[in-house]
Amino acid sequence: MAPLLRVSGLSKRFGEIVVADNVSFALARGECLGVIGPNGAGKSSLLNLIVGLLTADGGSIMLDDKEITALPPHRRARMGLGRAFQIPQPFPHLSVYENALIAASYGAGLTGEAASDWTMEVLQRTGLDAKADKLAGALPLIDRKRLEFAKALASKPKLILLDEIAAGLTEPEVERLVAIIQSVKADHAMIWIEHIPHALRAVSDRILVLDFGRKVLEGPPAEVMDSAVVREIYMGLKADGVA
Ligand SMILES: Nc1ncnc2c1ncn2[C@@H]1O[C@H](COP(=O)(O)OP(=O)(O)OP(=O)(O)O)[C@@H](O)[C@H]1O
Repeated sequence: MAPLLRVSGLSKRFGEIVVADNVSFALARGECLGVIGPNGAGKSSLLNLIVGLLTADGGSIMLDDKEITALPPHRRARMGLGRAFQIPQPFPHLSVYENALIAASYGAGLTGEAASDWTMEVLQRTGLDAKADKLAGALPLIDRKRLEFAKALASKPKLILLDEIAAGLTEPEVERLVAIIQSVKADHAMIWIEHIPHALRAVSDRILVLDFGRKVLEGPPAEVMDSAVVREIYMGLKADGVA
């Protein structure tokens, strides 16, 4: 079966800065690809290229065997791309339920009872059902992160893109978020950028390492995380462990 997402030879530069240097990878349904790399390596740019907030200079992006490389973001979203941002962006004066309902309505195209039923199911899956009536702007950080994930999920995406969604959380909060992400993983392909190695290890099937916009490694999480390449490039350590 063809992969859900196929990125081939993707390239993008801003003047002298190369954010994507001939990047290629594929992703199947039910698979999670973790993406790591030092600050400025091009991780967020890669997500922006996939969702269409940036236009590629070269290469192609295929979703479900359809070329999406030049489509605007709203068309890509309608074709099944959902994104959760590092800094949650809810409508602060609307309730948790209303925020998720908007994603279910405009993202998944649901109406009436189907929209409200699906919204409540998503809030249950993300542990927000007891807070459905709370204003989104009044939530603590962990719940704003959950809501960010719930909004992405409510749009019924084929592929969920997570950009440092666990950043700023305490360790127990990271664990709760990881459990939520794990619980829905089987039904979605995911790309997850994160700086928290054990969170990525817990969910990812493969990890891709970016450095200066180049894919320098891709493989099973344990193998990648323990590799000399990651120690050297990502953590600034030489192979002998000396910084
Ligand atoms: N719109 C833009 N115009 C010019 N330069 C940009 C633009 N977007 C990103 N860059 C630059 O491209 C490089 C890669 O940025 P990007 O945000 O993709 O890196 P990142 O790996 O996500 O980093 P971080 O881990 O710090 O979030 C950085 O040097 C950044 O300053």
